[in-house]
Amino acid sequence: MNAPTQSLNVSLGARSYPIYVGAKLLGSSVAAVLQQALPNAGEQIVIISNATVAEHYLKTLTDGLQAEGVARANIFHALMPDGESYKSLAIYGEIMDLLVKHRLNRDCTIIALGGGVVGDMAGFVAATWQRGVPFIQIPTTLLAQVDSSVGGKTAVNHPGGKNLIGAFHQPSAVVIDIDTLRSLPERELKAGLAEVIKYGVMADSHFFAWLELNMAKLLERQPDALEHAITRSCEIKADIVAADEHENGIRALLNLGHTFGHAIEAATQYKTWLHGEAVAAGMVMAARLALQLGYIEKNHANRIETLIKNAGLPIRPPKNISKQRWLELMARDKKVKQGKLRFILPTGPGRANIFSNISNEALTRLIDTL
Ligand SMILES: NC(=O)c1ccc[n+]([C@@H]2O[C@H](COP(=O)([O-])OP(=O)(O)OC[C@H]3O[C@@H](n4cnc5c(N)ncnc54)[C@H](O)[C@@H]3O)[C@@H](O)[C@H]2O)c1
Ligand SMILES: O=C(O)C(=O)C[C@@H](O)[C@H](O)[C@H](O)COP(=O)(O)O
Ligand SMILES: [Zn+2]
Repeated sequence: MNAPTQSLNVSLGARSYPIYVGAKLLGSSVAAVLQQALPNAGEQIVIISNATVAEHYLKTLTDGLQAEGVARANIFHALMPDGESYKSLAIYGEIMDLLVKHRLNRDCTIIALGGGVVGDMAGFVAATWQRGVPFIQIPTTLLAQVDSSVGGKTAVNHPGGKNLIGAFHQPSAVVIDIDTLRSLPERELKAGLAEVIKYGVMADSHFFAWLELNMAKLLERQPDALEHAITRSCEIKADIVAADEHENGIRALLNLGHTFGHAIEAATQYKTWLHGEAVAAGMVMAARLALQLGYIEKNHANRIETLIKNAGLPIRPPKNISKQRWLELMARDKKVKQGKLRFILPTGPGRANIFSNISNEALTRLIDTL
């Protein structure tokens, strides 16, 4: 049994890990990856997923593991309810109860099979079960394949704010099977494109231009286009994470659009807006703020807005958030330092920077123009 060809690597010294991108990886390949990444793992595996994803892929994954002799392991399934509002402490507690009930040991392995909600939850479970056990990410949404499965940010939400309770805990491997995107609802595909566009805006003007030319192919799910977009996105994220794992500096750039986006998600109780949709509208707000402050030219702000619109994503936030509420919600952002909000704003094609000098007047002027 051979592991598939490794596509990328996240270089973090002893905690470095491979990312595999390709088709038909979900079956026996995962067993090979597991044995290569965790040769000393124990016999217990917990696959955390939800019913929607499980219906499509849980059997293939479980059969693949068993066919390759990982059958010695006891494979447990922990299915969480589907939806952002279940990325909560309550569901985290239920999964922990299950691990206690099945007597999971410290040498168990957790596998996250699903989108970013499952991945963030499974990662947080892995980070905290008996003070930390290894886990493998098998992302099945575009958003999770290009972003949440890489980099080790794990978390659950609090009603007061997004991802407020969490830990940095890197996976031992990431297996991205692009075939899983075939069953992904169109709205979710578009939400994933928001984070793909983010990389073009903040890090790579050539990739941004490629996205302008190839958006229709991505929306049609052409495999070559998807594989390129996923690989380039993971490459950009892997480089940033390797340089600044714990977000003391440039990793904050990956938060482009998120100060506004997380506020939208919290204002709508994590129910009506998808994360990627909120980030899309948040990136347009960041571009307009950058234009208002003279950091970018009108043509660049327009290109960002047009690309987001062409991906079928929202370009304006909901209308019913008062200025006061915007300021309250944004004040909970994890990037706040010494009481000051920090924003990631584009500064030119493929470039962005962190700004901590944005006045409330500038913000309210922005909100007024939406
Ligand atoms: N940790 C990070 O670095 C990071 C980065 C970006 C986003 N996130 C988090 O990720 C979450 C959003 O993730 P998401 O957009 O993947 O949403 P999600 O996990 O809710 O998945 C979206 C929907 O698609 C379904 N689904 C998943 N895979 C499918 C498939 N292959 N076929 C059919 N249906 C499928 C899910 O059941 C769900 O209904 C948010 O909580 C966000 O905060 C984390
Ligand atoms: O990996 C990162 O770093 C990111 O910021 C990626 C974001 O897309 C992601 O939504 C992340 O979960 C946001 O992190 P947070 O620290 O603002 O909660
Ligand atoms: Zn995000």
